[in-house]
Amino acid sequence: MNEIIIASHNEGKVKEFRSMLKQFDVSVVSLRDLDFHDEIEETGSTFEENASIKAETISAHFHQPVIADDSGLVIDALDGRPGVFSARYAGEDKNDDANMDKVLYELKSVHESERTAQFVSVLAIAIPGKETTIVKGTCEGIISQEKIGEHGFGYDPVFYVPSLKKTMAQLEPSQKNQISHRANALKKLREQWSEIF
Ligand SMILES: O=P(O)(O)OP(=O)(O)OP(=O)(O)OC[C@H]1O[C@@H](n2cnc3c(O)ncnc32)[C@H](O)[C@@H]1O
Ligand SMILES: [Mg+2]
Repeated sequence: MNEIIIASHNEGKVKEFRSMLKQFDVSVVSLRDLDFHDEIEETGSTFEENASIKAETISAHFHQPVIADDSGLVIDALDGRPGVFSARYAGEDKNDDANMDKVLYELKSVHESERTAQFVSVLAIAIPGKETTIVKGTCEGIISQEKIGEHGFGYDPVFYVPSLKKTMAQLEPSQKNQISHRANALKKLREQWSEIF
């Protein structure tokens, strides 16, 4: 069985990958498992660039196959913000509550019909000696008026999924993992899996 490193310091993401990658023939190792705690500077201006930077940095360090995820919330009424700045939208210290408060404040006077948004997940798969592969998954939603729900991480409490009539944070983890941006990206990766490895 192949071993793959998930190049993320976000334990919420790592948990989702561990669960969703069960359907693939791989064993998953996290940066925490490897005792790797250095921040990787996300200097790119796109999800694709940042995912590649994270995957290639870790692959070069450990000489092993790596999946990295660069993701975020793209809000139409905010011209795509917070986008690649989603993790630190309210300041350098990562703080999910402050980030959501900022988004809710900025959308205070925006009517429901204009609160459309997209979660985006771009995965970069870096394997020593091979070209990096990129796949992208999205999930459509509406920014709610308040935070609702206890599951998930990040912006999940303010991301309402119309088809399920719940915020992402009200979904059981197994439900989120069927419809999320990250799940949709992994579906695309699955189609290419045998060519990549
Ligand atoms: O870079 P790594 O170490 O993977 O962890 P991170 O949290 O910094 O991850 P990103 O740089 O990709 O920033 C993405 C941010 O977008 C948000 N986000 C991404 N996926 C999400 C999801 O499934 N649900 C809610 N928020 C999400 C969340 O706030 C993340 O911190
Ligand atoms: Mg990050």
